[in-house]
Amino acid sequence: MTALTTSFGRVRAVSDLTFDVPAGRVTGFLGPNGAGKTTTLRTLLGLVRQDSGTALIDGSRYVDLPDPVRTVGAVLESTAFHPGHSARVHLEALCLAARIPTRRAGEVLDEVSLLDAADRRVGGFSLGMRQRLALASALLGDPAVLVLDEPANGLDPEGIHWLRGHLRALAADGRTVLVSSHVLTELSLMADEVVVINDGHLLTRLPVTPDLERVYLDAIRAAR
Ligand SMILES: Nc1ncnc2c1ncn2[C@@H]1O[C@H](COP(=O)(O)OP(=O)(O)OP(=O)(O)O)[C@@H](O)[C@H]1O
Repeated sequence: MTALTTSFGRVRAVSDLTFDVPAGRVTGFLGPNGAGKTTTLRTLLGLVRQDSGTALIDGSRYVDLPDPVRTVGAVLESTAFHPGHSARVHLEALCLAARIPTRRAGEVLDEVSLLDAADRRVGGFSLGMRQRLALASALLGDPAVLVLDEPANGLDPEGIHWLRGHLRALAADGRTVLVSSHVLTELSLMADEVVVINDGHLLTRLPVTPDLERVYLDAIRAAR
């Protein structure tokens, strides 16, 4: 994104934000609650309109992508599922809408280790299972870019371990992976480097090293 600014009325949620996300690694997007992470990701995905600046995926605005589902997969915080549908039916419906062969539903369920629960109603899923299903939805089109908003929310330690391995494998395949969180320890497990924002502004970009927490807290305090 370049000089991205997005406001809600008088609240400037994202302010003159410029950063890029390289392929082949997991990039964390870190900042305190309300820093503007979700708004940045929603703007990138064309769900919120910016006041100014650009947010491009593979050189195009999301709305201009010829085949968005096969270009970018997203997990957003408020992903909604029809509670009465099974995981498989949910994914098959997405396949039909995106003209993806429905056999992909089973493949991605396997990929996120949900095959055993494939035919259970999503309404009975735990938060962690919903997160896996959201990730499965994002993977349907086998996209080169993944944008994940707080995907570790609700996962137990084993789930976070699994997610970390999965995201690293996706990045090792050459994909671009951007994953937001306000929990530093989560990102220090999952990401290679983190882009830090505070109050809508880019603060810094940090490699994930053992002293990440200290450097991050120093940066946040210095900005206040
Ligand atoms: N739909 C909206 N209408 C009005 N204000 C909004 C809306 N969405 C976000 N905001 C405001 O924009 C600012 C940034 O919010 P955002 O959700 O992007 O932060 P965040 O970094 O994702 O926070 P969190 O870690 O708590 O999810 C906040 O002040 C928030 O209140």
